[in-house]
Amino acid sequence: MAFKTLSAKAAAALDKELMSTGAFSIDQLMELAGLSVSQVVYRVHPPNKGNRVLVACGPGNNGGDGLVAARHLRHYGYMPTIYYPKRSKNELYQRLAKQLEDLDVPFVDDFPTAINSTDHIVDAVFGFSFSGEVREPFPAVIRAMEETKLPVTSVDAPSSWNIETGPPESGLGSKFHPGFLISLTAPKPLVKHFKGRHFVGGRFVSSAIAKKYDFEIPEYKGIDQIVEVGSGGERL
Ligand SMILES: NC(=O)C1=CN([C@@H]2O[C@H](COP(=O)(O)OP(=O)(O)OC[C@H]3O[C@@H](n4cnc5c(N)ncnc54)[C@H](O)[C@@H]3O)[C@@H](O)[C@H]2O)[C@H](O)CC1
Ligand SMILES: [K+]
Repeated sequence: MAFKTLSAKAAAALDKELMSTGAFSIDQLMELAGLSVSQVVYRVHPPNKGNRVLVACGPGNNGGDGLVAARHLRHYGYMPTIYYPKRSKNELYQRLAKQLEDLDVPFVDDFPTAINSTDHIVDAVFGFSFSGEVREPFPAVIRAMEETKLPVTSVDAPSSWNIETGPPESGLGSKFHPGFLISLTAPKPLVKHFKGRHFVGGRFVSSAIAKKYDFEIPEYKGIDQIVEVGSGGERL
């Protein structure tokens, strides 16, 4: 049986509700999202398998999740590197970047070069607000992730995939099949096309919210922020 999914529109409405009547702040939601991303990386690629992680961050909140994840990964013993070409002027992102700089985490400008000296990639380029054709400077990033043999963990969505319909039929992104995906709060419809190891991170949602948005809260174990579910959103 498959997990229920959240459309891009429903996911945006849910985020808004969490931050209004739910009384969460964006900082909190992003911290929880980034923390769960870092736990997936630790689960699928522990630091003794190679501790260099390249985190590709886009201009929105998906990129913010990547910045938070990088901070946690640094504290777990990884050596993260950040590619963040479209820095937001928003104070929250500036603080997240400063926290990384204070940990001596390097920021690099050339993604295709950086990919040659890493062990794992975190794709935090686009999440549920992605639409249309990939605009500059991100086509080279999607292409590099599409062509690499290195393991890739995508945050909320494989970047360049349509949130409802999955990978583009042809051209850029059509062959991008990351090995790992973490759906934040609840899986989006694109997970039907995802063939790798799939995790959900959303251990903060009340059962009333899950009921209202018609998704199930998976069974988290111990102190985990994440739970592995089957490919394509199937239960394991
Ligand atoms: N609990 C949660 O579920 C939380 C999820 N979070 C993460 O937030 C993203 C959604 O964030 P949002 O800021 O709405 O958008 P994105 O990051 O997906 O992208 C918007 C960003 O990208 C630009 N853009 C859109 N399309 C294109 C394009 N074709 N080419 C280039 N650039 C594009 C757009 O202009 C914006 O700048 C969600 O998926 C989660 O990862 C939050 O952290 C809160 C909690
Ligand atoms: K992504």
